[in-house]
Amino acid sequence: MALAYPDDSLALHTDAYQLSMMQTYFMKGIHERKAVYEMYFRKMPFQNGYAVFAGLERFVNFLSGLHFSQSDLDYLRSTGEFNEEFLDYLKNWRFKGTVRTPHEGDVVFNNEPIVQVEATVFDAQLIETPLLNIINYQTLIATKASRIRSVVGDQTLMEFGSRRAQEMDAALWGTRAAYIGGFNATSNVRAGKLFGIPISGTHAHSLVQVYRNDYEAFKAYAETHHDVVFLVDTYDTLRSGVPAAIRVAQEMGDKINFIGVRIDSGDLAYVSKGVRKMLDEAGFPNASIVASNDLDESTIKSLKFQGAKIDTWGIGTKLITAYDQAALGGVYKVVSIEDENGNMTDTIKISGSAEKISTPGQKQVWRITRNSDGKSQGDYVALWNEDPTNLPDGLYMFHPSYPYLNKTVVDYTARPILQDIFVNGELVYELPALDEVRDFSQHHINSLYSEYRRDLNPQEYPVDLSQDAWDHKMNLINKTRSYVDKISKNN
Ligand SMILES: Nc1ncnc2c1ncn2[C@@H]1O[C@H](COP(=O)(O)OP(=O)(O)OP(=O)(O)O)[C@@H](O)[C@H]1O
Ligand SMILES: O=P(O)(O)OC[C@H]1O[C@H](OP(=O)(O)OP(=O)(O)O)[C@H](O)[C@@H]1O
Ligand SMILES: O=C(O)c1cccnc1
Repeated sequence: MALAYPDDSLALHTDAYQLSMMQTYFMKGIHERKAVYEMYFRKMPFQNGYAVFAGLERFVNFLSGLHFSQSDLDYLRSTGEFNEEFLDYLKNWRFKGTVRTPHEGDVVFNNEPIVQVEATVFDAQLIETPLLNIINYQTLIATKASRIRSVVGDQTLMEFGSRRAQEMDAALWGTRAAYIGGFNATSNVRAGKLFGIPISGTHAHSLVQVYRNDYEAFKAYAETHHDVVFLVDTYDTLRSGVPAAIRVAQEMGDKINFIGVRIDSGDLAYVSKGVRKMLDEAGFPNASIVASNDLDESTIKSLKFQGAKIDTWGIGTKLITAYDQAALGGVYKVVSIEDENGNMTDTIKISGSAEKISTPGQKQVWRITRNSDGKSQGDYVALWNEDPTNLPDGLYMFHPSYPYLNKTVVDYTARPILQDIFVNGELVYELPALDEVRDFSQHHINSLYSEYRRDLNPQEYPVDLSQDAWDHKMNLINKTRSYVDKISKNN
């Protein structure tokens, strides 16, 4: 139990194998070798055309001041797996590496680095698990939220997921990710307190069940609150709930702000049309209709197609659990490692399946935007020493698997996506306010052509390798092949 350890830290929030490898590096004296690791994911979540990068703030909080506490060390000792010299080294350990990421909220794509860690192999190894844990989840939820935002236009989206989230951390940070992705408010009060996200909500069926009567419940609620939304579907939406809501709104008049009603069951298209008619006829054309009940972007789209009269959407389970895709499969791979002579050597992971072959070398991702309309033309993944800005003849971009698909972009801006967050262990990045993150995200989603933004079968956004990065990859594949050929002949 965490409470049993007043000095508990997050340093052990990692897989045991990271510490096992760290002990090997340490005992073999190679723990200070420099390495570059990059995180990327191979498939777009929800088959969306873009993903929304989220989780940076939590990761910064995690890494700032990270250390092994006495109880962490005592626990490691008690496992019998770690020796005293290693534990002694951990005692004063602090992260000394450099971390680069996109700004939180930026759009990111598959097969490009979205986090880069330049550190000792020791430091880089420890943070793999928490880094993937945080970024995979929050990026997934921000992307799901953005998909939902894309089908509702300007309508209000309320996040209702806390009761269904995979435990408390997921509820809290998932809510923040949903806000970045375009939600307007949350029902989670702590998220309101900690992050400044607007909180909002209606009431539950239990209020009506406690009073055993719609009218009495709504009246009591209205007498104790100013802004009111009545939940009208406990017994019978059109015959009992809505008439009771109208009666209370008429009786209370200006004493309350009658915002509207919520429906949470039944055929939401049919019922909402009936509710709208009744509210209009009673003189409440501005009263809103809130809908909830296992909604997601596809049910919302269908409801809109059916002409449902819904103004505000309350969304829980399918957002906060990323119901249709349980995880973003982001991975963290070493791309360059210092050899025994102190030189950096780029590494590759070969696989029979082409998508699993890693791209060697430290890289930067450049977002190429056309100056005439501000639209993104693609991402250009280049080796670290390359600079694709201001090329007089334009930038040649080609598809890494089908090089005959190519173009030369002229009059463009190349924006480096990976920004310094920590440099040699020091935090050098000022985290922006959450609303700035949200606005930044919206701005960059809008800079994508609509072909990449549609929720169904979007066009594949170009993520291209520079010629040098491509040549380097092919060279290493060939070199590795001849090495394997050689040793297999000798066996
Ligand atoms: N007109 C509609 N078109 C498409 N989907 C709808 C429509 N109306 C409701 N839905 C969705 O259909 C599903 C109905 O689920 P379900 O059968 O659990 O609801 P219910 O029985 O009305 O309510 P409860 O949640 O109280 O059981 C929900 O996901 C809801 O959002
Ligand atoms: O449907 P979601 O998108 O997850 O949104 C949250 C749900 O939580 C509440 O339901 P509650 O826990 O009372 O259960 P019920 O309405 O499904 O019976 C609310 O009425 C929503 O239906
Ligand atoms: O405020 C609401 O209406 C609400 C909050 C959480 C879950 N379902 C509904």
